[in-house]
Amino acid sequence: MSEKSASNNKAEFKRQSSPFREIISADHPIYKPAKGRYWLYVALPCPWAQRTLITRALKGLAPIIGCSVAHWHLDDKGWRFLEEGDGKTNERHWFDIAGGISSVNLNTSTPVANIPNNAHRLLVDGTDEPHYGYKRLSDFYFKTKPDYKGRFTVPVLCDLETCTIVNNESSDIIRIMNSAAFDEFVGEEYRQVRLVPRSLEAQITEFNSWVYDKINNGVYKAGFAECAEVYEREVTSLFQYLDKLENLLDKKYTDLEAKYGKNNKDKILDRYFAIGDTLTEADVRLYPTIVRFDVVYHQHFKCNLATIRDDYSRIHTWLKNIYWRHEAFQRTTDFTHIKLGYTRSQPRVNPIGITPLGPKPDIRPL
Ligand SMILES: N[C@@H](CCC(=O)N[C@@H](CS)C(=O)NCC(=O)O)C(=O)O
Repeated sequence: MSEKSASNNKAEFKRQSSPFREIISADHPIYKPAKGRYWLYVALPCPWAQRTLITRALKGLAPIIGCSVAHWHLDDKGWRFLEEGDGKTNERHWFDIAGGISSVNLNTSTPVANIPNNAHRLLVDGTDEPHYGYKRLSDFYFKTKPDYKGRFTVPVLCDLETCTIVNNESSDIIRIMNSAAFDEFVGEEYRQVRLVPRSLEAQITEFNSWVYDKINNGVYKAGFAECAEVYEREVTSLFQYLDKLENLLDKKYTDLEAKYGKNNKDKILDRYFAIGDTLTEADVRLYPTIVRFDVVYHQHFKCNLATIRDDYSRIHTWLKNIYWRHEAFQRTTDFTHIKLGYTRSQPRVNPIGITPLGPKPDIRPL
C-alpha cells in the first residue's frame, strides 16, 4: 500500500518481491502443520492481506491460525500494533471467531473523517501483538533477518515456535492455507473447500496472471505514477482490462440466464463466479481490488474513467453477490480502515490527508 514500495527511474511503480517464501507441510524440516503454532499479521486497508483473511475464513482456519490487525495508519516506520496488553480481552476471541475480522458495526458508522492519524481506538483501529508485545511489524522482519533491508509488508505468516516469518507473499500464503496441510484440524465441510480445483487450475492461473498485473497491481501503477505520461498509460490499460473482465462476466451471466431462466436469480447467483460455477481462488484474488475500487481507487488513485457501480454492471453484480452472500468476504471488508488507510498514509498522493466522505453507500444492496 505504501507509496514508497519501489519505483524505477522511469517514474513507474515497481512492486518489490517478497523475500520470505517458505511453506508449511508435513515434509518441511521446520514448519510442520500444527494448531496454534502459526499467526497471521494483517492490516485491513491492504488488499493483499485481505486475500489471506478471506482464505483463512473459507477454509475454517480462524481457530487454527490466529490473527493480529495492525493499526490502519502506515507511517514511515511501517505498520504498528496497538499497545501491549490492550487487546487481552474476550473480544479478541470474537475477532477470531468471526472468521476474519468483523467490524460490521463500523461499516455504518459515518463520517470517517476527524480521526487523528495516531488515534488508538482498541479493537476498532487494530489489535496488539499478543505474543511478544511487539510494537511494530518490522520487529518480526529483523528477528527473522537482522540485516533485512526491504519494506515491512503485510500479510506476514509467522511461526510462533521459532519466532520467524514463514512467508510474506500473499499468493503463497493463500496456497498454504488452501493446501491439505491443516486438514486434520478442520471439519469435513472445510476440507471439501477447494479454491483451486484441479480441473480449473489452468484457467485460474491464466485469469490470475492478467488480473494481478493489470488490475490488482494496475490500480497501484496508475495511482503511484510519478508523471502524467505513465499515469495516462496505466489508467488506460487498467480500464481496458476492466472491460475484458466485464465481457467475460457478461458471457458467464448470459449463459447462466440461458440455462436457468432470466427470472431464476438465486440459481444464477449461486453459480455466478469468475471461473467455473463455484467460488475459487480467482474470486478471492479479484475481490479485494474491486471492493476498493469505487471507495478509494476511483478518486485517490485517479482511476476515474468509470465506476464499478454505474459503468460495469456485470462486475458490479458479481461484487455485490460475493459481498452480500458470502460472509468470509463481507466480514473481512472494513470500509473505514480501507478509506482511512489509503487517504491518510500516502502523503505524496494526498498531502492534506482529507478522507472523502463518499461515495455513499460504500457498497450498494444486492
Ligand atoms: N507481494 C506482497 C505485497 C504486499 C504489500 O505490498 N503490502 C503493502 C500493503 S497493501 C504493505 O504492507 N506496505 C508497507 C510498506 O510498503 O511500508 C503480497 O502480495 O503479499
